[in-house]
Amino acid sequence: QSFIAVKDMASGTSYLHGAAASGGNVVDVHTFSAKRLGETPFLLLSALFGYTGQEVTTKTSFFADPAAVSAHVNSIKVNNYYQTMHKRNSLNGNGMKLVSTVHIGEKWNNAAWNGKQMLYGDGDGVQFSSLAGGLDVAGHEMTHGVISNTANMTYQDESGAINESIADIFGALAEMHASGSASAPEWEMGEDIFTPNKPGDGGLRSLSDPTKTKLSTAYLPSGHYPDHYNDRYLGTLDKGGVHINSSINNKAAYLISEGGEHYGITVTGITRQKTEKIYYRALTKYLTPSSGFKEMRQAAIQSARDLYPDRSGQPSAETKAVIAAYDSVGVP
Ligand SMILES: Cc1cccc(C(=O)O)c1OC(=O)C1CC1
Ligand SMILES: [Zn+2]
Repeated sequence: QSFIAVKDMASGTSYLHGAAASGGNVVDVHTFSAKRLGETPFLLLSALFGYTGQEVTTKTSFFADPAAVSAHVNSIKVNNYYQTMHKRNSLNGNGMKLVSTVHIGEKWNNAAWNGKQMLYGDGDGVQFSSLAGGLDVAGHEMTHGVISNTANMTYQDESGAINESIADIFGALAEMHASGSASAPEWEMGEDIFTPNKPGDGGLRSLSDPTKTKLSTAYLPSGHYPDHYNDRYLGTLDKGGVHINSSINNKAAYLISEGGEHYGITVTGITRQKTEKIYYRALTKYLTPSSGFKEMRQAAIQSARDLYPDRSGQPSAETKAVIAAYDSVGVP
């Protein structure tokens, strides 16, 4: 049982209240409800100066605001994932405060990491319901925070796609960790908050089968997200397809963990617990701002070799799975 310190800026009082989170580390979480500044000016302000708005999470209004409660509880769960599974103390490894702001803009169909904190829109009720409601969304945004404090892959083209993929991979892993080992693996992003009126349409992005999620043919002729390097998007939209080509690396990570046959190559899965160690080591030890797909493949193979060494000159099963997975998605 750990406690959450929540400071009420309105009255200046701070208080602790219990949280179901484990790990015992007090997390100083500030959750704001954004003034209706509108999306652009608010994002600009929060990016430039950090959000100086009035914090409104008083004891009563806090619990009356489901988005604030969701952002709060999800940030604790993700923080505990990094603490428990990777011995990482918050996003910077040094106990930085977790700050979330909800109700960004008007019906904003986005969530973001602005370099300092998590931001959540309410969604328009058609494309998205309140994005703060997605635990994997919080995991995704907070992982952008971890990335910015570690390899910090440049958010453009191939390195941006690897940035996005690492955010998806740890977003999914954090959610699966919180759901407990008894629950079935769920490798989809945003499935809890995407198209609330169309259940079962595979979430915003599927890591298990990227081709399940439709994508405008303005991006790719196939009309779906790519699951092979040869089908990557090469245009300039979406900062060079950072949310599109991420699916290629997402598929590789899924195969390493769960196994499967992909374009004629069979990958024997090595479980989530080993997969997350390999990707965390790759992120914190080998990837750099310019890392693209080729470097991602090399970092994952090297991390697997470090953690699960070759035996009598033969690669371990873990290393073999990484090699086969990247071969299967056509990353050289
Ligand atoms: C919904 C959304 C729109 C634009 C950017 C992001 C972004 O954070 O890259 C975004 O959030 C996600 O992709 C999370 C996984 C649901
Ligand atoms: Zn992202």
